[in-house]
Amino acid sequence: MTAPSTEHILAIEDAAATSRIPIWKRLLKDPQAVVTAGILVIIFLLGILTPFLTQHGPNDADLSMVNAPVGTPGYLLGADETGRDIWTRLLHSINTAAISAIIGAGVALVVGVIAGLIGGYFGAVTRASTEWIFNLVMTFPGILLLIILMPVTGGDYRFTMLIFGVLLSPGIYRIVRNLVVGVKNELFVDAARVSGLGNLRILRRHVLFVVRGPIIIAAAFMAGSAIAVQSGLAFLGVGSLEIPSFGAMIASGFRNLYIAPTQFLWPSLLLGVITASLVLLGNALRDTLEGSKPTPVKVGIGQKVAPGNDVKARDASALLEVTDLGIAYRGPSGQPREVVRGVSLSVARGEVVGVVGESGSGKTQTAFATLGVLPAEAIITRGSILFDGKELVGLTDARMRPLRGKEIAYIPQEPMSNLDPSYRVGSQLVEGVRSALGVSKKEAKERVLALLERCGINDPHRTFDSYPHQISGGMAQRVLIAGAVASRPRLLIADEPTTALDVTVQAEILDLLRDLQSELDMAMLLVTHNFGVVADICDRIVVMQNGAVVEEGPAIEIFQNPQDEYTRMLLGAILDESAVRADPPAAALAEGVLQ
Ligand SMILES: Nc1ncnc2c1ncn2[C@@H]1O[C@H](COP(=O)(O)OP(=O)(O)OP(=O)(O)O)[C@@H](O)[C@H]1O
Repeated sequence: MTAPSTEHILAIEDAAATSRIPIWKRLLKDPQAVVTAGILVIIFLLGILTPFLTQHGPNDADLSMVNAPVGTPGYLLGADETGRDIWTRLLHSINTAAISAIIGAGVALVVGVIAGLIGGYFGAVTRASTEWIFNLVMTFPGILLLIILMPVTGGDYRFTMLIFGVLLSPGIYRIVRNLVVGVKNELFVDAARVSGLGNLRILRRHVLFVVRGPIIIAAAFMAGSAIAVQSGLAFLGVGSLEIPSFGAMIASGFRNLYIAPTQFLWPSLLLGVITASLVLLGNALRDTLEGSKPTPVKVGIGQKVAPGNDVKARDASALLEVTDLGIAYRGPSGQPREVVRGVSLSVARGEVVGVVGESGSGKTQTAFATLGVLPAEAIITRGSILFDGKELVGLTDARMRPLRGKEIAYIPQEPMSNLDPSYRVGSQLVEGVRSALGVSKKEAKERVLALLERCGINDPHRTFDSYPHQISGGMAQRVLIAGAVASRPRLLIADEPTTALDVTVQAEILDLLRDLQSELDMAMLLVTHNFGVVADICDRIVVMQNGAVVEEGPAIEIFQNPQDEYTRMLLGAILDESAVRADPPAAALAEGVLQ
């Protein structure tokens, strides 16, 4: 798997650090946001306080006051062509605009966000269906449709805005869907899934959190559009004449433009100030919120089984029994190409098995298939994966979830990328423990603190309250190990758990894994390219090359008497590589293998 560059990680951490400051505090530092939000608050407060600011009704007409000038007693801004108080109608128009904005933007947000989350997060079929529906909605001629639907809405602007909200929703749908497609492949989302969290929880906590910024920005722009469209329709005379609105007032003022030009001025001015403030506030929000979104790193989820895959029942005595596993991806020609070719391996209860092979040999794919987190485009072409006698191939995500994170835990290669930069370390661990064990928040916290201490973290409370960017890579790996073993899993899959760490930390992490493994009597599948690592803790070794197993046997035998040329080559590489481990592999030394 490709590791993100240092710049990339730093950029994510910078963005994450900025996002620690609450949005409102960041907005308070932006004069544009403060001024526009202030103007909007004052205007909408005037609307709310309407009953206290005027003694007239919005449609009260006094024929003796027709076109009364500004400053006429009881008519602060004058009266219109039918003798209605302009100040009163302006105040009521503010409320009409506010209700239009709330309904229009609200409906667009609810429909667009829900559909975007579903369309972006779930598989290709769901995405294609939601895509089709929203493409269809986009083909509707918006304003024309609202006019044509007048008989249906009965001229009620609230119904009109409801339909307008649906017409606006494809914009939100696209924003959310694209963001979700990006973020759902983040390693921390993968890690949340592997720790056993359900889709709804992942969507709510990790995905919605990332997409909230663009949604807030879009909401500001859409509120402006809803107000502008409602006013436009009212200007054209579409809708009830009883409803005071900026559009209707502008139309009336327009007719009297040469007699009383101020009648046109007031509603136009207020409408202009409101829509401009919303747009400028949207811009300020974008400037403030942009950059707090981590850049996606590609790794996926899901599991597809090729039709006709003959899943055979096998010997269930081992805890994990992988038999003749095949995993393929379609190439540019559409033909599936197997990247894992008939892999068989087993892990007994309490046993530690190392899967060794160079990059691209199919180790991670085999591990991901066991965890049920292969990318959606992966196809399991053949074979079986039995865990404690239960077939995992073809299992739905819902049925896999109780196993993942609880019975089968996972430690990743990139500890940092597997922690969500937006949340404190402790809350991420507590979330996983609660989901796996169903314990109370307090109990989960106590457990996590004890585990952090057990995993060699000196000040567990401090680490618990830290954000991922505030801890080191080694500490992050200890944190993930603590999270992984919290549920006392029966199988721990560790994918290159030390590769991203420096040499001394590598040795400490291996020691910790070895201790935890024997304390908890866990079986362990250790994926690595490094024979030095397997020599240290593995009972048995499986050597993989080009998606297939080339050799398998007890660790000592493989070290003493490697049969395959490729195994000999890998072993030769660690004997040359003096920097691989600070201390010599213990198991091998004990047997006098690496002297
Ligand atoms: N989404 C994908 N689409 C197509 N091919 C893929 C995909 N993911 C992995 N592969 C291919 O599968 C093969 C095995 O990958 P895998 O990640 O299992 O290798 P690995 O032995 O774990 O190596 P590494 O340690 O570098 O990840 C590689 O050739 C890789 O290119």
